[in-house]
Amino acid sequence: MPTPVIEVEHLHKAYGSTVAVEDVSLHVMPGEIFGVLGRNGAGKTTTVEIVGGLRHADAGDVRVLGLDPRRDARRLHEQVGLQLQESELPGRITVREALDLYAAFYADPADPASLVADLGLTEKADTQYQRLSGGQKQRLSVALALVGNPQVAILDELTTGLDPLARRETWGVVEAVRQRGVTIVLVTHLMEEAERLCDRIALIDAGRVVATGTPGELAARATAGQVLRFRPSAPLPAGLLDRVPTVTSATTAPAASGSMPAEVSGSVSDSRSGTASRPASGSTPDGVVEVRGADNVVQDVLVALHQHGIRPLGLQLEQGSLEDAFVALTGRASADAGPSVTAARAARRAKNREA
Ligand SMILES: Nc1ncnc2c1ncn2[C@@H]1O[C@H](COP(=O)(O)OP(=O)(O)OP(=O)(O)O)[C@@H](O)[C@H]1O
Repeated sequence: MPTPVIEVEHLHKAYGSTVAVEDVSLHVMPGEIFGVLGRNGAGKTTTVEIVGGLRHADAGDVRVLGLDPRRDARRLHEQVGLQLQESELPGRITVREALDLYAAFYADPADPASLVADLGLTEKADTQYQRLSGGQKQRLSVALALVGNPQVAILDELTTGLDPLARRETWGVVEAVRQRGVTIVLVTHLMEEAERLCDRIALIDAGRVVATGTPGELAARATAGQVLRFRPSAPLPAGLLDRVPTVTSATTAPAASGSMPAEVSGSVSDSRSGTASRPASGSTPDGVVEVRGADNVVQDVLVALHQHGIRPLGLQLEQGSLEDAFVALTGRASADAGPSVTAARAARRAKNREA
């Protein structure tokens, strides 16, 4: 197993009587995009500023590339690129001047021209900072974080305030940075961003890590689990789905009512779901069956159907989302439980339908 690039153990930090970070532990592995996800005020920025050597912890251990940010600050700054929230530059400095200025701080900087090209800023190289769009400013701030050829880049709320198009462009930039072999810590409160970009995520709430895992793992921990919908090519034998151990609930609805079966009285014989629902078994070929479950439920249901020569027509699959996980793990909705999440879900559903 490779050595983690960043090791944080039981970090604690208070500002006077405000505890910003109660107890945070996390490990970031080489080459990954690691998300630090949480609502505003959860303690994300304080955590990464301590990792980047900008603040000192009250308690806990931090190692970045084997260095102690407090004792080895100078060496750390050569290896870690920081893009911080709301970093502003003088309005009249041009893109090229800013990069040359930052490059001068390093013994072995990246070539500013190629960085500008990689980040799609070549045409703006001689444009003043004050004349850049929000997305261009963010791309410049990523370029400045990378000009020292760092092994680790910390990107804090990179896309906050950007319109959806600029946000997507910036996501492409983050992926391109990873392609250069840079390990990335991405601080965000946006579920869609974390889901789209991150290999693993630490979900932080009230100064504590409440869960760590891949977006899929976190989503699977949410109660929703996985959902399948299909029209059986023939009536389901009685009790067929109830006997599949990974199924937690199965319902059926007339096809005419759409793909969202109504929950109706009666219950499946398996009480694990705790949900009142009409048994799907015995449904007609016209009905849409909705099955919920965990782990291998998709495979298990398809095998059970196959054994009875039944085909799942119009099969749709839906994973529990990171938003579901956030609510399940913190007991409240995220800050962005709005259109962006809805759009992400719609896109995912559309993708599932195509599959
Ligand atoms: N310099 C400071 N002095 C006093 N309190 C602070 C300071 N910096 C942060 N805090 C407080 O510490 C808590 C955690 O803040 P932090 O910025 O680390 O959270 P965050 O998750 O990054 O939130 P945001 O996304 O809003 O920046 C908040 O209650 C914040 O008000």
